[in-house]
Amino acid sequence: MSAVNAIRRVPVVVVGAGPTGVSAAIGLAQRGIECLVLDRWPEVYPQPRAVHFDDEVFRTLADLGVADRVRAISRPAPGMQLVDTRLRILAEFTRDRRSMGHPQANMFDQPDLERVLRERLAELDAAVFLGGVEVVEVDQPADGPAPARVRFRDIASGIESEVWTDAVLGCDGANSLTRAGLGVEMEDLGFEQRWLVVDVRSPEPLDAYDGVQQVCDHARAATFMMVTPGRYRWEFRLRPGEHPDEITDEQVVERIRPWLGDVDAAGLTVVRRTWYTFRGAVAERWREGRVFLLGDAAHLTPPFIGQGMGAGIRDAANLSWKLALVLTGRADDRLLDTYEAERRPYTRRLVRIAILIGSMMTGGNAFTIGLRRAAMRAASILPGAEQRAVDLVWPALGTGPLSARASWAVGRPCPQPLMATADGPVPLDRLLGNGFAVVTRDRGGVLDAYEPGLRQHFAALGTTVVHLGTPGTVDLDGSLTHLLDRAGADALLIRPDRVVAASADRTDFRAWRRLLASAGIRPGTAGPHHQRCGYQESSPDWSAAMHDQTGRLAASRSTGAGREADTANQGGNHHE
Ligand SMILES: O=C(O)CCc1cccc(O)c1
Repeated sequence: MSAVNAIRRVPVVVVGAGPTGVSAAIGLAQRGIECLVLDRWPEVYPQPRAVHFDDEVFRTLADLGVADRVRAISRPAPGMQLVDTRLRILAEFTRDRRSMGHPQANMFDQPDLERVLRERLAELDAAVFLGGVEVVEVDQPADGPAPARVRFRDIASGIESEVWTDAVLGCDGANSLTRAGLGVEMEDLGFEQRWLVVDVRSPEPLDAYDGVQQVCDHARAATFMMVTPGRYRWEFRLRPGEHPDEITDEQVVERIRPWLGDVDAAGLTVVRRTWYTFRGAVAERWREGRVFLLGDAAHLTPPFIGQGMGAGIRDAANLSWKLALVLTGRADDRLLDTYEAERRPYTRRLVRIAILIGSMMTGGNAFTIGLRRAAMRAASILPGAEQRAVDLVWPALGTGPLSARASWAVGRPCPQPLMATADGPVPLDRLLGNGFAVVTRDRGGVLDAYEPGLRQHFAALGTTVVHLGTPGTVDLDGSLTHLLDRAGADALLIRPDRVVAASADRTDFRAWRRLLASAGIRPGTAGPHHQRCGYQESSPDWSAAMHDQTGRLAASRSTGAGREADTANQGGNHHE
């Protein structure tokens, strides 16, 4: 048994520094919550993996302070086409809405995004990243100095350390040790297919669709997409009995030839060739006490709607503000119950949508091809039909006190229009700030008139009030006004993660106070929104201590511990 290095305490330990873990850590650190982020690898894993995020995820990234940096490494995509084997369009989903204030579909290379997120993390004093360590145990002893304990080992030296913490975020991927430690099983949603994935660089641009194409064919379903200029990805379903290693490079070239046009295959470079088992599964539980599961530790989705990485970033956005309120004494643990209650049903539905698209692509037989084509064609004749169908099936958050389905808007993200202000057009989020917000179309006074204590109550939570229609505060595309009309409401309560928590007409503002109370939020106890949460008394300078330790561990790493050949198995579904 190795020596235990030191006992320290830190408000939050994040296990895993992929996009989910680092997003959660940034969300916490920006709110002044100190956190320690642990990962096996000191550097970002360099191979391509996720390639798409949507507008809601972009908005979250903007809230994490990286909008410009993300814009620089990504490109908007025009949409997704379902095509037949001759690449004839069966149905098309255009992605040209900007209701969240950002492009609806965005393509990128995962290592670029991870570098942007790590760089942002390093700017925040409240967060410390420790790479080259392996978490060996997460537990919650009843009699410890804090709710949870994390034991981890420096991979190079074998030295073990332990840290006590108020919360552990298990963002440690499909093979999550955190999940295994909790004894949580995955609910299998009934999808398992093996796919070959090939990432290619081409010096010459291909004359092909620059969104995502899904080839619907029971015999050989495929996906094609331009990732970033000069970078392309193909995915091919493997047939039963077909082994990916037996597929030669020449056969790969034959499969991608329909997209090459005049481009000479000899000029292409294969950046990565791997294979995955695509699965759909959701963890049975996402929280045990103060240990939470996020990202691939909590859910696995086939990639057919490009929501895998985004689902983890959504988890991080959902949990970080709640944890910050609890750890600064402004809410009790009931608020933490809402994480799984909201996110699990949402994600389960999302995985089912991905499975449905996958089944449409790969299902059927020689006799039903015509049927599929006819059904998809019929759907695409109706203008906007695909988008309407998506709006219809796309989930809202699972029901809880801050997502109780009183109107369509509740449990869904508030749109982000440009607002006409005295200083010119400004995105809504800049007016909303980073805490709770109330958007009302009353010209002021309605909160005071109907519940004198209410404004004070929200002020204590650091709530911003935006009065629509007052000179200088107009939603330029009318989307907020439309949402209020649709909800039959005068005001919307917006959560820090931009989700509509409640809508109200003039008579039921008082209900908001009850909603907040039932979510465990304690009004009046609030300090400033960015109150810091650390443990200066019990551990005078834990952060400096960890930084010291980081330096020492980094030094020992540089004495020869190398990266193993296959480091990419973070999604658990992939094989090389
Ligand atoms: O929904 C979209 O517009 C893109 C969906 C997508 C993205 C990436 C991979 C994939 O198979 C689908």
